Amino acid sequence: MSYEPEFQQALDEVTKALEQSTLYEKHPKYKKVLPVLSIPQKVNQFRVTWENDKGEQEVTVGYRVQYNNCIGPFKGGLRFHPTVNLSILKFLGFEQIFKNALTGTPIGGAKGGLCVNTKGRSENEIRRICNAFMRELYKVIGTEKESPAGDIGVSGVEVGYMHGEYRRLTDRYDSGLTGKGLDFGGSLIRPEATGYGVVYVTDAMIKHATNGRESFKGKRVAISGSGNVAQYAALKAIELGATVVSLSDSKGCVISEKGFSEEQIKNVIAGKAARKTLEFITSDFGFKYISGARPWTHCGPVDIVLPCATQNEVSGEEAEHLIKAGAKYVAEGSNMGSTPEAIAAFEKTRASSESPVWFCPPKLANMGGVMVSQFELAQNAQRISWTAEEVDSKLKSHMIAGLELSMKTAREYSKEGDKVKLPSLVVGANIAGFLKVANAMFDQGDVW
Ligand SMILES: NC(=O)C1=CN([C@@H]2O[C@H](COP(=O)(O)OP(=O)(O)OC[C@H]3O[C@@H](n4cnc5c(N)ncnc54)[C@H](O)[C@@H]3O)[C@@H](O)[C@H]2O)C=CC1
Ligand SMILES: O=C(O)CCC(=O)C(=O)O
Repeated sequence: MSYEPEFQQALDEVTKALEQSTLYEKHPKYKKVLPVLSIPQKVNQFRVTWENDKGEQEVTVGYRVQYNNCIGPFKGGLRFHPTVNLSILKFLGFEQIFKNALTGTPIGGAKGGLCVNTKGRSENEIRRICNAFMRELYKVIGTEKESPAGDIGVSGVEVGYMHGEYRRLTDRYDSGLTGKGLDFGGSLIRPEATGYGVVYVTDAMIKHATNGRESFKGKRVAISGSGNVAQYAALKAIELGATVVSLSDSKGCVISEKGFSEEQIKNVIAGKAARKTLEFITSDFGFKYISGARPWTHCGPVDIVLPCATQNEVSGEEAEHLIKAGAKYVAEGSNMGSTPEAIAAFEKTRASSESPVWFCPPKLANMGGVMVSQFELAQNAQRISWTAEEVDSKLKSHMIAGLELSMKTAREYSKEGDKVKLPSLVVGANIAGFLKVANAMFDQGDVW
């Protein structure tokens, strides 16, 4: 097998979390699970070809990694980005298994996507790309089997085109795609869900840390990214009274000492939907734009850090810088946002510091997205629609339940015991997700 660095990093994190706990000592049978679980049940890889606007043929590789369906049908997003390869999709699919288990609902793990740069392409060409991708993908998906959704480069627009092509190819409505438009089966709050969920779990961490004395109100929040997750994390943080001091995209970051207003974030949402750069959208806000930079060493004093762009976007040095800048709560909207060195820097404060950093890994922090996707499937199955308030309140209570479960599991299995003020959420979230899937694998004869 070729070396897959991103996947290896994701596997190493889980391996370490399990090995540094008492799980294997207490229940040696679980040692058998990871070697089986770490290999996807099935990898679909296919050719995707379409005609571009210049009338030329383009061709690339599409994937769907169906990782594990022991607790429910395969579920996870689709990424359209020029960096997409099997290592990236295996890391994302592997993460998705544990995250989906942690939601407390019956969904298995999967991820897919297309190695393509969609920047600068017309809407017509993007529709042709989505149609071409679905002409292969439709063979392996469907509500009872496998349920895709969006991720980087795949918003409600692309989901709509793909669902339409599935319907035209099959005469059926059961693509299983979530993140659909509200007129054809989408759920209220799905676009907001991941960003809101990140803020809800962070708010719950703040309340734990301060015995309910503090909340988002008055806190300074550094956010990276300016896509779906970043946008709604920013809006919710502002609604709760915080100051959002940064956003970014792959070209650079924007820093605002006095904070973005709600209206400015709404302009970012509209600008990104029109596929413009953050620099262009924010050019008349009067804020500082730093080309080619991430926000972490430029954002000034902060209380809360929410990486919401892409993997490995916080280095060890940046994490140290953020800790010195006052960061007390870190929650990852992006999958594997922190490098192993950054996680180590945040985690080591739990043992040594009077005021440790609460580090919430993505399996827990960003599970609100797939959670509400699952709510979308539940509503579709009953042919009903829940109100925004209903979805939002279920989302919030599941995020809090995920945090409580992760804390309880960390206390139960951590070797640190009561020596630390704060249990490791990395250990807790990984073990809680792992146990549910591992038990299902034993019960169904996938491991014996
Ligand atoms: N959309 C969802 O429901 C969920 C998304 N996530 C994760 O959240 C992160 C963001 O996803 P979305 O907001 O949905 O995607 P998006 O496509 O809406 O936005 C992605 C953002 O990241 C930035 N970005 C991409 N590559 C970058 C790079 N190399 N350096 C700096 N910035 C870069 C883009 O400019 C954009 O602002 C990803 O890690 C994704 O896997 C996790 C759970 C659910
Ligand atoms: O909504 C979904 O099904 C998947 C969301 C996703 O891709 C993720 O949680 O990383």
